[in-house]
Amino acid sequence: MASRLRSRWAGVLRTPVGAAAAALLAAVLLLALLAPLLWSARANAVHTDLITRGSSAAHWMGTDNLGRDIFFRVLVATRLSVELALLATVIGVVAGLLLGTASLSLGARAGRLVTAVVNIAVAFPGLLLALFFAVIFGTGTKGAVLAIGLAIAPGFARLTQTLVATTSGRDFVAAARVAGVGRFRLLVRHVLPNIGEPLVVNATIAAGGALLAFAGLSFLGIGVRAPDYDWGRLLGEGLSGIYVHPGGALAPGVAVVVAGLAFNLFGEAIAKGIGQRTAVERRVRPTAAGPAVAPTRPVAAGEDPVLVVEGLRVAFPGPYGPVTPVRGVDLALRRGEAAGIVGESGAGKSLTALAIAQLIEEPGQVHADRLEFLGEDLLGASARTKRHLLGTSLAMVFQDPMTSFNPARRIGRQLAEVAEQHQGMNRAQALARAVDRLRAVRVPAPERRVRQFPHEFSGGMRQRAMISMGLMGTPALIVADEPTTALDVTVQRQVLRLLESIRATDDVALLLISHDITVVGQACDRVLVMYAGRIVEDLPAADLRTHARHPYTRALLAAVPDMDTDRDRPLAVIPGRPPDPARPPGGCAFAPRCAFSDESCTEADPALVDDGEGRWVACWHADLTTAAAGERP
Ligand SMILES: Nc1ncnc2c1ncn2[C@@H]1O[C@H](COP(=O)(O)OP(=O)(O)OP(=O)(O)O)[C@@H](O)[C@H]1O
Repeated sequence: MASRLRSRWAGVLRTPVGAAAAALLAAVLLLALLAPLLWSARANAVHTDLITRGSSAAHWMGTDNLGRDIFFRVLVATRLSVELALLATVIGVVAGLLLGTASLSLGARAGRLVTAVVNIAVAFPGLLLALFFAVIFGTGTKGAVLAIGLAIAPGFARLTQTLVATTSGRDFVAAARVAGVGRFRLLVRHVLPNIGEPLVVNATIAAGGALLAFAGLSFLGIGVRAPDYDWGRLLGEGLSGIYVHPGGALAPGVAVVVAGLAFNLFGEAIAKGIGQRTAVERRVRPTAAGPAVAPTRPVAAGEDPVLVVEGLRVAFPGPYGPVTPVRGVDLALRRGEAAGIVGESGAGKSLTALAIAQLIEEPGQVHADRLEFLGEDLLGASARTKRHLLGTSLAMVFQDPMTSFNPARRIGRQLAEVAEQHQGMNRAQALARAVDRLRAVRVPAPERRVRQFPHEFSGGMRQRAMISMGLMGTPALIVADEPTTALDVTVQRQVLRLLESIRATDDVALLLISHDITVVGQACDRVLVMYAGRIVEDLPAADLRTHARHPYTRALLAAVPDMDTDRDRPLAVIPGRPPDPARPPGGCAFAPRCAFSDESCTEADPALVDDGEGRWVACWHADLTTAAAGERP
């Protein structure tokens, strides 16, 4: 998380605007720090013989009505100007945060009251509020700081309220509430860390605004008072003699503009950088090069292949170099064929599915020797071709359909959007197709249901709606990533039957991902067993119980209880834990947990080898386990 955040900020600084804004801001802050130490004496030295002089070699911007050097006064004023602007921003941000989080910290009723007050305050222009507060708090530095701070607060509170409302509706906050986490802790631990980024961006921009507002108040004479001076006061003084020598007004004016720009541009650059990465999904182009992988089996594409994947690797940058959770996956699917990927949590199943659907986001890297969908090479295809191909011919079904649907839009509109985007249908046609597709997945009363929101659907119905979204086009492949994990057993069966019937009637290939070997064994033609980023066994589902040879597959099967399981004995478990993808072991990744492992297993990673009957296994000791393969593992 921290490294991801660091890389985002580093990414922002690498853009030309971001780098320029950061350099400018650093220069302003450095000047604020050093100028009073270096040039205070020169800035305050009175020369009665040099009163209101124009620019000269000795005084670049001329002198004021006491003969003081305007250029050095502007430099020295940087500290007070920036200091006061930052102080006002801190007051505004803290007040905004307190008001914005009131609904969480004070409870719903008091929160509603605060929201109403904030809504009214937001309606007033900031500078008007600042003037209003300046009159209340009295003229002078303190009054101006409080005035500007409180003028910033309503806008900031409004933003915080919106962000808090979005975040507190999320599952992890609900879970923390159920777990009895107190309000303050909920706010500090669960909500604020998730809304911090936009708040920081806004605070930076607010600091730029505060700087300008301060200059305005001081210029009007209700800000900084003599003998102190900030840019606003210098501007006010300089303006009276602007026609005689313009330097007196120009220098503080330029300083206000440059410093204001530095804050605003920096804030904008961060907002843009962060926004790009959160709002727009940055898909990663798969590339042919990549980290070396253990040799795997050549892909038997078969007739009419829908999907051919060879040597698929997915890597992420890690603190000690790239981490490769998917280390060379090969698979091929024909029309109407169903293959299931099974494995423990963290094996790389979801990443494989996401990589196939081109949904891996930066900084992830997808590499493959071959990645073809419906004969189109996804490695070389243009973004437009891929979008069209995947948008119309690939259906993706995720584990939690609640998060896959936009909660604020009606189901019908969300389904229709697919047809409008990819099939050029008009609104009415697309909605009619949505009704038809919902009917196809056996959602009752689809005409009424299209007008409902996702929360009005039951879990099973949402999952069907998700599948129907995939069926808005004419998919050749459905990739279903744990589609039934969130559902109860009865609904699970219905969803699996639905996928099966779609496959049978429309000849659609299915890639089903599950951690449940029984589900995969029942719903698929082939079972691909994945361990630590590799396929370690690939065999027909019909042979699973009788011909599985990899100790891991056999251990997975043994861990499934059935009617014959001796209830007096503890359930079988696989000892140990899967390896950390950041530190893959030298040889076979399963060796540390395997009863058959010996030296050969730790020396080299075995390749997937064929037994000549369509079963592939990557194990140095597959023959040892074969002896027991006739029996139930
Ligand atoms: N964005 C990411 N950045 C870094 N590592 C990641 C990222 N996404 C996944 N991983 C790592 O890749 C590995 C495989 O993740 P993946 O989600 O594919 O597992 P999985 O087999 O689908 O497990 P599960 O059944 O729990 O979903 C995990 O160790 C995970 O921590």
